[in-house]
Amino acid sequence: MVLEKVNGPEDLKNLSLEELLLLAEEIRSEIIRVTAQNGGHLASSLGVVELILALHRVFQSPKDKILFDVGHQAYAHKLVTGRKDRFHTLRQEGGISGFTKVSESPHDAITVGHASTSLANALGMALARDLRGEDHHVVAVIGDGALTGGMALAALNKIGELQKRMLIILNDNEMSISENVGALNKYFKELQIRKWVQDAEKLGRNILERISPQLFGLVDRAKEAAKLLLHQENPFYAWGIRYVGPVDGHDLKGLIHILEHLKELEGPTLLHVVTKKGKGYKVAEADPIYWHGPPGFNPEKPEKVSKGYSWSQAFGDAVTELAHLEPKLFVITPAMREGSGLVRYSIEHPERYLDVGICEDVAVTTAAGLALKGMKPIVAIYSTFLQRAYDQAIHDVAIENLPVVFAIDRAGVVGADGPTHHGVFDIAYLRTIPNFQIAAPKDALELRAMLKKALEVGGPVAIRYPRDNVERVEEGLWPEIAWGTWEVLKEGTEVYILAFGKTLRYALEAAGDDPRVGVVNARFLKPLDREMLRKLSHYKLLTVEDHQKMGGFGSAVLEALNEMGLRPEVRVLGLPDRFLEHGPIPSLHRQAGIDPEGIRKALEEMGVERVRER
Ligand SMILES: CC(=O)c1sc(CCOP(=O)(O)OP(=O)(O)O)c(C)[n+]1Cc1cnc(C)nc1N
Ligand SMILES: [Mg+2]
Repeated sequence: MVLEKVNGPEDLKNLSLEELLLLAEEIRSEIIRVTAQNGGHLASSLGVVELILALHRVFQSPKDKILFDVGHQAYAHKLVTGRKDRFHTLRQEGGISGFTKVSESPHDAITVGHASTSLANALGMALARDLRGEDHHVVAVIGDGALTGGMALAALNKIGELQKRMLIILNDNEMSISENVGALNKYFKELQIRKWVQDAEKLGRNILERISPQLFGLVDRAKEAAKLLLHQENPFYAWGIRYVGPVDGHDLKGLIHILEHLKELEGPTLLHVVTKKGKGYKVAEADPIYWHGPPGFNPEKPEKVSKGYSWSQAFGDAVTELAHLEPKLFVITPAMREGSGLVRYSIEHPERYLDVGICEDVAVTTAAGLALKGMKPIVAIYSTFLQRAYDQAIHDVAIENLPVVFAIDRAGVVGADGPTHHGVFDIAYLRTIPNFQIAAPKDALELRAMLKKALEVGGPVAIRYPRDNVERVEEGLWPEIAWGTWEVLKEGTEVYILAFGKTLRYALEAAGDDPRVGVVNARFLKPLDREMLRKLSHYKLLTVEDHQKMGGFGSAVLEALNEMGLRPEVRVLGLPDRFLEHGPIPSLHRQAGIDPEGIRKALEEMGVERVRER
């Protein structure tokens, strides 16, 4: 096994090309083996094995900085930078992260999970290098999907102006999670065709030269003129960035050769590398969307597994039906069609569906534009990614109180993707915005009721729901809901637990049949149901949320009680003021003390002793 000989990137320098090719195969097998066990970003990582080996062969990490945008495609990088013995713990609790992470290895230049940050990071590193008189390379690997992000395009603009020496590798596999979108993506496709044209030209030249040198000269001049025209069209030239490519991203020898040359160049260079997402694993090549991030699978007989009916699917089914009832409804996703449950909607309502690419800021402000023109836009967006559109939510939507609905998926801790993906700040960052209303349904039926009503109440409405399965409900059901009201699910004589969404289930389990403990579905966070809160203030209150404790639902309850001059005993349960690592969701909830056991303990501390098992 060649991988056995590789304990760091320096060990790649002594390998022959044959050994490197063998190593690529071994790495692919290891990525498939571990991802089959743990789940993970399989297709993205399989697509860049040769590229990563070539980079670590040519550059000297960690002295040279190699940055991976999103960092989900870096499994081969982890395997050759001293983590092969821990690779089997990938994305497991206490194991290595599924993304690059500075605290995990000196070879991980940036901590990532959100897209489009690598170029600005690389620019900063190049600036620092030159200011400090250091001499090392800065290389950023960015996917065609991540390049649709505004941060990346803005960074290119600055990189081209400052002309710092750095290498940008565009990993173009024509895929984001779904098919990639955008004008640049179309342009890259053409460039790839040109690659084919170049190959055909080479063949043509040889034949032409032999037939008639005069004719060959004429054709050559015409081609030069066309090339000039094409280059002027090449946006990277407009950005002041040297463009090289497209080249075959699986030709290990060719990649090493070209990287050796490019590393000597001054100024910024972009190498356009064409790869196949899922390379080397038939099912992943054939369906890079499903195999972008599969749960565990049988590597010998890989089959798609259904993860059950999710909140995302419940949302997708609801909006697909709603669009038949509401002609002004329009749904936008920032590159998360599958993740947000919108495949069916995109098929049934293509004229009222938009995937803007990985740019949540554009998603929200496009929705504002739609709302200004009388449409009823819904932005389907993960809690963690909505962080990218905070100013847009304020500046472009809330100030004019525009009717934009935010369907916030993955609200709460999300598990194996870890701190860059936990959706645990949205209540805090939304509830302080005037005009915003915030709700959290307890089940799929309440989700339907809230979505329908949200389109009527006007103004910005955020409806948050977790990464979890939910009981499917019949199509066509649109129950009414008393907007802004809470729902008592269980009466109590001493204390009431105020919970919503996922934590409601925990609260009901903790309360059991204890007559002292009541449970409230506090499904509206803003506005709070102050009338019910006043009534309940005669009891002890325990709030519980799958969100940061600071600034969350519990904070809102305390502020409201204070404003109403009420002083009941209140305990707030929420996530601690630190980043929760990756791990199974139940374990993270247990760590945070918001699970049934944590709630029971809090009740005991409030004087509600456990009912001894009879
Ligand atoms: C992991 C994750 O959350 C990924 S990976 C990915 C596609 C990236 O496409 P790219 O072409 O850059 O890479 P490829 O997979 O190699 O084709 C998206 C949209 N996401 C979700 C996402 C959404 N929005 C933001 C700001 N960051 C992320 N990471
Ligand atoms: Mg891609």
